[in-house]
Amino acid sequence: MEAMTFVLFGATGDLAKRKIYPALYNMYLDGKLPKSFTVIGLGRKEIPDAVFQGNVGQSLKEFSRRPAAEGPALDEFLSAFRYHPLNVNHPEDYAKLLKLVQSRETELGIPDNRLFYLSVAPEFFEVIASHIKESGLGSTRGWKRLIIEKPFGHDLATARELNAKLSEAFEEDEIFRIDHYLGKTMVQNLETLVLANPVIQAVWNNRHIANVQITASETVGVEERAGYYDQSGAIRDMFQNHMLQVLMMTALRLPSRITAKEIRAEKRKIIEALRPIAKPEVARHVVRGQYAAGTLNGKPVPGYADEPGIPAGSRNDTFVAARLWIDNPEWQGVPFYIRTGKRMSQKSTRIVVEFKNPTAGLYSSRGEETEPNLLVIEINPNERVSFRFNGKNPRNEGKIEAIEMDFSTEQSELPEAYERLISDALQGDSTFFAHWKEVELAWQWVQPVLDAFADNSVPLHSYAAGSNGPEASDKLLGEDGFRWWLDPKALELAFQA
Ligand SMILES: NC(=O)C1=CN([C@@H]2O[C@H](COP(=O)(O)OP(=O)(O)OC[C@H]3O[C@@H](n4cnc5c(N)ncnc54)[C@H](OP(=O)(O)O)[C@@H]3O)[C@@H](O)[C@H]2O)C=CC1
Ligand SMILES: O=C1O[C@H](COP(=O)(O)O)[C@@H](O)[C@H](O)[C@H]1O
Repeated sequence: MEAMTFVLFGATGDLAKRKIYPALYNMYLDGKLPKSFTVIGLGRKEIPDAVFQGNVGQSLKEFSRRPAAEGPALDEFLSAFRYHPLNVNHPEDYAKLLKLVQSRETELGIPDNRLFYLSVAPEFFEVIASHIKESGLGSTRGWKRLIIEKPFGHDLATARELNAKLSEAFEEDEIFRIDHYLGKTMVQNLETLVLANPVIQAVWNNRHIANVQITASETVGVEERAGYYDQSGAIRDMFQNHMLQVLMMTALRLPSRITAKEIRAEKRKIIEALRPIAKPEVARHVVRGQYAAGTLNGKPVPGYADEPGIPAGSRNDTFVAARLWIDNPEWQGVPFYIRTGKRMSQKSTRIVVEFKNPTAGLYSSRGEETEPNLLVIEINPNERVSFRFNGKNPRNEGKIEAIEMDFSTEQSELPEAYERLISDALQGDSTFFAHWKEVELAWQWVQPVLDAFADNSVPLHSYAAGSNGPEASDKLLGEDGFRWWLDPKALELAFQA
């Protein structure tokens, strides 16, 4: 692994504390960091190195998946951290930063490989990229890379503007756009599950699959992010990025070789084949909702409009469900249903693939019925794959019942999304990062939905906190003769019914 300098903008922020430092520490324990490296944390305050190192140590105690015990290993890890005061808008601060970076490179005798991580508000992305270029920080004989956090733009036009600015300072293959869903174990596993299993490959198409359902339901509400969330809604916060990335990974077709380039090319083909939705059609295919007061885990919770910081009368979406079509030979005619919402009955991210059921009615003379086969890929909080099929239960008079095979892993042993993604970026592997074309095409699909939401041509349905979203979302599937498959427990009940 190549020695490098990790320059972190936003080193005093929430994401650095909760995700980035713990990720670096666990990578260090797993031997996934180079022997020689420096982390230079940036923020506006003056903070002595020793205090900064103490702060990083504290965040590891609170958030690392493995305990950060006092000792030489922790000391050695923390000794790689330096702090430098910098205001993103002050060019002179970048000149001073360059001196610090160079002096650390000389001190450690390492090449000028530099990774710039922008863990700051999106309005700073452009100014930082341009100062990196102008200050000379980006003029390296080694490699330079940029990790950029979400959101990438607010709509199609702003995403294009941002990309154009970043492209003045970094090449596309130097830009690593984080979508933390692409770092999740089961999302990464999708590629292998779908591509490396000939049996699954054989049925992964419109001859055998009736529909695909991708759900990301959350029990949390808007939390302390009112300012950001009320401008974004579920459509920008989850749908345009995470949900469409999961869709691309699910519908992936077998490339000739498994390389970052080939996989990205296949993902791009999927998003290119997404049937565009014109603004007047949005209301037919997209359901928008906002949570009202309700009960979650036995406790009353307020409605969205009564959350602190949310303007009265806000028409922001906290729930979105949509029906999408992929117009290619494999998926033509298979609806993909996506839904995501806050304050729903459970935290669950999963993909349910419902197979066609040509055996329906076969056992009606015995008063029995078969259920469709389901492949359920649980992404979060459980990581599990299960397949349900019909079989006779000898203990129940040989009646047909659902039988389930499943595979799950112990989560605490697994690296977190940020560990995987930072590690990949250090190695220059962009397989699980969002390519500009994917981001642009995702915005292109979503733009008419944003426009229809903005002029209220799509109804805003209310749903009680603690429910499964508005009834209109059930109707969306009902129109096609389907229903949402709920959580694993409900699935079980459905099969026993
Ligand atoms: N927090 C999370 O869970 C998630 C965050 N993200 C994204 O990550 C990014 C960071 O989020 P988060 O950590 O929550 O944000 P915070 O508000 O917690 O932190 C912002 C950071 O930016 C720094 N900063 C602000 N203004 C300036 C300035 N003028 N010059 C230099 N530094 C400045 C702050 O440092 P100081 O005040 O010390 O100057 C602080 O370190 C955002 O893009 C967000 O959308 C994405 C997914 C999840
Ligand atoms: O990016 C985001 O994701 C989280 C949900 O992530 P998960 O890993 O817990 O599924 C969401 O709560 C947040 O609003 C959004 O910004």
